[in-house]
Amino acid sequence: MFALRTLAAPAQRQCVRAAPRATVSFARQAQRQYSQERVAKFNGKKDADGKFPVSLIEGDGIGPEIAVAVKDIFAAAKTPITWEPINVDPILKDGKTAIPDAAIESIKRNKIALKGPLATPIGKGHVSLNLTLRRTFNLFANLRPCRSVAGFKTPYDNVDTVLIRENTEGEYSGIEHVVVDGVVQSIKLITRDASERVLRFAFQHAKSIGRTKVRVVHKATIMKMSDGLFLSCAEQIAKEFPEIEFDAELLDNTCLKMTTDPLPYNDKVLVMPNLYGDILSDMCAGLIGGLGLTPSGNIGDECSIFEAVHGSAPDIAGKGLANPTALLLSSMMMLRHMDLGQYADRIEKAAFATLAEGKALTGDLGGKASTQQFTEAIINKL
Ligand SMILES: NC(=O)C1=CN([C@@H]2O[C@H](COP(=O)(O)OP(=O)(O)OC[C@H]3O[C@@H](n4cnc5c(N)ncnc54)[C@H](O)[C@@H]3O)[C@@H](O)[C@H]2O)C=CC1
Ligand SMILES: O=C(O)CCC(=O)C(=O)O
Ligand SMILES: [Mg+2]
Repeated sequence: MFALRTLAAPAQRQCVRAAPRATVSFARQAQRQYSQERVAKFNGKKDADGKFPVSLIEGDGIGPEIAVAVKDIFAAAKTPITWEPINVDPILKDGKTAIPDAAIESIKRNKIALKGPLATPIGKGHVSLNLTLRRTFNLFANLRPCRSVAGFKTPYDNVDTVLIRENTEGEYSGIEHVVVDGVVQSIKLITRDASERVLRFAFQHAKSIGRTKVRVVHKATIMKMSDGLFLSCAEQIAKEFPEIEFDAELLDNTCLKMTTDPLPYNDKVLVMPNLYGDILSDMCAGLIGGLGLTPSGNIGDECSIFEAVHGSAPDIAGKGLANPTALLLSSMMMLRHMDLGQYADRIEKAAFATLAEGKALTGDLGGKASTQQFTEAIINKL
């Protein structure tokens, strides 16, 4: 068993509130966030009470605080799911970091999980549990949509990016070793199989949400073989989708362009190797008001795990300051994945209305409300 679950964190972002914008179509927003026409199908079974059991990892730091917010909102909306809390404290199996068997069985049985953030020790200690979960269940695509929140003013209005990150290998393969003292090597593993799988998912997802363009973000100029393979796989897969326009862009240029003017990315699905997607998704969150707002889904063929883009936020943990929106929107992606879109629409409408009204915002959005007050405001609008 490993110790450690807390780390220092950078300062919170600050944003300015603006007057609420015109009413937006919540159904349209929802549809664009994660299509009903799911690429990976959910085939979980209802329990004796007619509810779907969902494995729940509350996580570290702010995890339990935002998890309780989601649970309260789901209970108020009478969402037909039963939470099955699981413990993912790392164990060692054959010398490697692993998830306890009971947790693996729960997720395999339910085919679905909602996960709070899990902290990772820096430099030494166990392998990231987040990465371990993704690899354990072969959750090959990490879908990270990022959309401006109506009424919350940031430098750019109407940001609506969709980013898909390869989720099982690349720079995060965890293959590192000392060559000689003072020299270490970290191997970026790119395989045709994993690349084709996530690229095909990206094209299918673009089709299902009505986007006409897929763009690969890469650095095949430098990593000629690894990113080169990812890019050449993309060129091949693109031929299977002649109705979708395909192109490619160098990662550094993407960062420049997205922070200069993100709107040209609104008609595209971006797909990229693991590390680039990790960084770009935090950057996108910064465009719309911070990590408190951005959801994600780790999608696999057998099961899927939904979680916020953010981490355990140790700087605000235990203070009732966390914004639960990111985890809530992740749970909306989860409900749509489970074909429970009618519940997602209702909850999401209440959440967006609360954000647009601006009376009960958490500190990251310039408000003074606690996590619980924000949660109650959403429940009152259900
Ligand atoms: N998928 C996961 O579970 C992830 C886990 N992590 C882990 O989280 C730990 C902390 O990482 P950091 O670099 O500090 O990133 P972080 O995402 O936890 O926090 C970055 C900044 O955003 C703020 N923030 C994040 N979520 C927020 C929320 N819901 N409401 C309001 N403010 C929020 C934090 O207060 C902090 O200032 C690390 O151990 C890292 O390994 C990091 C990213 C993802
Ligand atoms: O596993 C971790 O510690 C960080 C993972 C991460 O940053 C992410 O999934 O976005
Ligand atoms: Mg990250």
